[in-house]
Amino acid sequence: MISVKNISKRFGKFQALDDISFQCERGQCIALIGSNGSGKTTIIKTILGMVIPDKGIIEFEGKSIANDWTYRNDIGYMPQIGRYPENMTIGQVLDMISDIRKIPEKSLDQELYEAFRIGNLLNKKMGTLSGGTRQKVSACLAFMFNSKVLILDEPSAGLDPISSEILRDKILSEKKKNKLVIITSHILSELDDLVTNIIYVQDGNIRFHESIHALQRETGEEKLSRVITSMLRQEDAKQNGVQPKALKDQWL
Ligand SMILES: Nc1ncnc2c1ncn2[C@@H]1O[C@H](COP(=O)(O)OP(=O)(O)OP(=O)(O)O)[C@@H](O)[C@H]1O
Repeated sequence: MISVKNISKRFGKFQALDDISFQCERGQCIALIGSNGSGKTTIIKTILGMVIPDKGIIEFEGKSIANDWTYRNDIGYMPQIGRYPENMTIGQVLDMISDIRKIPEKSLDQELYEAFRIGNLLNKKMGTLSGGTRQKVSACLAFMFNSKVLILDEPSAGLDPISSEILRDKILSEKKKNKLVIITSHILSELDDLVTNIIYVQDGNIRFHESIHALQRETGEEKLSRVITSMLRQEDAKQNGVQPKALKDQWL
């Protein structure tokens, strides 16, 4: 559904992405994982056309995204930090974006709007919102248009535990509708039972990209945090010419 082919991006002298390639399909929930500054948001922004790569092609349903913005109507995007006109109220922002997307009101997905009780906050100005409330508005907007693809950049950052759980349930139910979900998070426990594939990004490169089942088989671990730690240890051991120990031995 989305093909990223040999994408590179420099910011000045800094190589943010270095010949990245991967493929995403409907029904997958792909976690982009990696340390701060490894390039996850830059990958997301190149898919969204917000960062133009120096090299490489991105295809959406077989068509290059270069010079054709219509594919963006099929993507719901929740940014790491939502930026909105600070003087507008929540109600005005929701109306403005609904008008731009031209989706009739009865076709809008209002589930998160209801669950987060946004209706009680419509007159609040965006500039006065707490970080968590701003995040709830971003979540409503990302899911509201029933898009085929959801791109969620640290979606639960700043949300209280109940709201995080509401959002997680929503992501799960959208995934079951055969949508493609691409998600970044530093809290690996919240990705357990959600993700189908892991892309581990390091210094602008993909260190591994595998299905969660393959990784669990390879490492003998269940939980994502332990799967990732184990994979990195095994890879380091291979690179340093040391035979990797059986996983259980590594933890003893
Ligand atoms: N517009 C820009 N100009 C200059 N450097 C940039 C720009 N955007 C990103 N970078 C740099 O590219 C690198 C990758 O940034 P990116 O935001 O993709 O990392 P990330 O993996 O999403 O990090 P985090 O986990 O902290 O969100 C960082 O070193 C960042 O400073």
